[in-house]
Amino acid sequence: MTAAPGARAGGAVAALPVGLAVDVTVPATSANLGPGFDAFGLALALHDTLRVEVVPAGLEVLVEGEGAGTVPLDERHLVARTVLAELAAAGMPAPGLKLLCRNDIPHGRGLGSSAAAVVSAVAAAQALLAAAGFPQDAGGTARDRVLAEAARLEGHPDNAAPAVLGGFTLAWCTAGAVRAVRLDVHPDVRPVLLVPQEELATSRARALLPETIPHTDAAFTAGRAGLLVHALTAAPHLLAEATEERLHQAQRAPAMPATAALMAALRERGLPVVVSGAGPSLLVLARGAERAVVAEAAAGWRCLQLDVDTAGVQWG
Ligand SMILES: Nc1ncnc2c1ncn2[C@@H]1O[C@H](COP(=O)(O)OP(=O)(O)OP(=O)(O)O)[C@@H](O)[C@H]1O
Ligand SMILES: N[C@@H](CCO)C(=O)O
Repeated sequence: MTAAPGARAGGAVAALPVGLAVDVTVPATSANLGPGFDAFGLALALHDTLRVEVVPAGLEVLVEGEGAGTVPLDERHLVARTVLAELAAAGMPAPGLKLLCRNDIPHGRGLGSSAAAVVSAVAAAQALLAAAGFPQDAGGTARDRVLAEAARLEGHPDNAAPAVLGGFTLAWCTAGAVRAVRLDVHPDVRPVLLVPQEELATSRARALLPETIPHTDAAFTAGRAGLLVHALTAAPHLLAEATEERLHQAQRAPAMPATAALMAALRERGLPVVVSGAGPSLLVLARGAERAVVAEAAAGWRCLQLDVDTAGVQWG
């Protein structure tokens, strides 16, 4: 974080001072993990970085990497829009902003790009406000506040929680508040992402879900979700069974036939594979030598062997 002359620690200033800047790094996330629909998520060591600087006037958005040439470069840009809204809500708009977005997280592939964008924007806005001496809400840490606000903006917390906290997260809402716990993944688990060329909007994938499901399918999935917590943290040999579910992947298969076909082929080999988020990427919770099996079976797919991100969003 770069403090500009005129920013006073602990004392409010009339407007964000020109020259104030913040750098943010945020991980990709894979939501659901099979049976943990809208609740479980995993942070992965694939990151977007964001620099936000207060300038005398205007809005300049520069994008490198994923999204360059496709996302809008004005107030409609998801990160810019969110930073501007957060500052306006606090009653302290900046005279002008310059954003530099360096993106490694592919968009529209079920890797939490929109959650990463929102989390990085909320973290940047809160960091700028804090550096300018703007009073913070009482209660909770800065990270708690970023999670609460990002989950509110996203609508569900399963990507926002691991993007903020890192690791394997279980998130839920109670009495209108977002809650999340973070667990450590067993060190034998070596995630592999299989990323196709085509995108699938989350909104389209959600429209494919049925209004209701049979009680037997709910019971099956609840049991597997419990097992998955044990398998992912302590017993990875159970991951193939623990990642089975009956709530969403088969229902969405018509929108991603290549994904469904590869998933079936990997399952036949006994691999613990799930659709990542709303798809169409796949996540394999592989162990050791299984990574090579995945790479061979998924020839032609972009294959990313990634560590778990254990830190979550970072700013400074
Ligand atoms: N870093 C970013 N900067 C600007 N816009 C972004 C960024 N990331 C995502 N978006 C916007 O969000 C859209 C993708 O959102 P969507 O929710 O469909 O997919 P996702 O977040 O990649 O996947 P999922 O939520 O299933 O993990 C992009 O097409 C783009 O409009
Ligand atoms: N749980 C969400 C993740 C995508 O944001 C879904 O599968 O629709």
